[in-house]
Amino acid sequence: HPHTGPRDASSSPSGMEKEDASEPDPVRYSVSLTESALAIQKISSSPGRTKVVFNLTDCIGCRAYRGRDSTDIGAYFSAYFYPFKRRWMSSGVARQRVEQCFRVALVQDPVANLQEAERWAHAIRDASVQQIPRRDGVVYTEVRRPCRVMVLVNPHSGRGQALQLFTGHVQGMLTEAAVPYTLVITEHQNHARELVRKADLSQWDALVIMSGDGLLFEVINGLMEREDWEEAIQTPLGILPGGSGNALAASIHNYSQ
Ligand SMILES: Nc1ncnc2c1ncn2[C@@H]1O[C@H](COP(=O)(O)OP(=O)(O)OP(=O)(O)O)[C@@H](O)[C@H]1O
Repeated sequence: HPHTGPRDASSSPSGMEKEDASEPDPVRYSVSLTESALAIQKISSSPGRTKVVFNLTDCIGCRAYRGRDSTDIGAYFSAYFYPFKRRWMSSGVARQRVEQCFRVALVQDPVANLQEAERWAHAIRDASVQQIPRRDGVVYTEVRRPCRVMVLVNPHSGRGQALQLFTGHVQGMLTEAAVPYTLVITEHQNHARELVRKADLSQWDALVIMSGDGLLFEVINGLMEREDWEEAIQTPLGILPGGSGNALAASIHNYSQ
């Protein structure tokens, strides 16, 4: 069982999806899940460094699914990682998306294979949410899971690119992380302020602002104008740089490095 520790090739070889499942001899990998990592090792007779280890601190989610081809008895699970990687033509590092997809075909029964894939997805998700990196001197509040998020986007900020940035970069991540969200596109100045002032905050575990400093300023003012402001201002806020200057997002990012 994935909860109990590493698995080996003899108990559960999982072929990667990128290998053609219809091929007579697909490449097989042994996959092990520990408390902190997912290790993938090619099962091959030739010795060498074939092991790849993904840290669960970098994992945002994992999901199981059936293949598109109805004759395929295998099931699949995909884990989504964002490890730090060197940037192309740059000396710095940045988080970059890596999807690891596995095909599970332990038995001929597609339902049993899907159940197995779901167990893996569940175990990887569970282990990943335990991996909150801690730093001394910083007070952390854990966000409940599943976390219901209101995302506020100012479509005019950042020379009108905030919404495109959201659909191009953020939406997919939220889906992969299985975070249910409601998207609010602001229609006028003070829209977010009024919305937040009147909102039933028990509906939301976090408010995420995708804009420049201006929209965050509105949200904070909206929270502080409430009668229950002392509690309201405790609402976890996220800031995604969507504006032109993004001074606050940049400085928070800088200090959290
Ligand atoms: N739909 C909208 N139409 C017009 N103004 C809006 C709308 N939504 C929000 N605003 C206002 O636009 C102002 C500027 O937004 P914001 O600071 O988020 O973006 P920016 O100016 O592009 O970014 P930066 O502050 O990084 O330069 C905010 O004060 C906000 O109140």
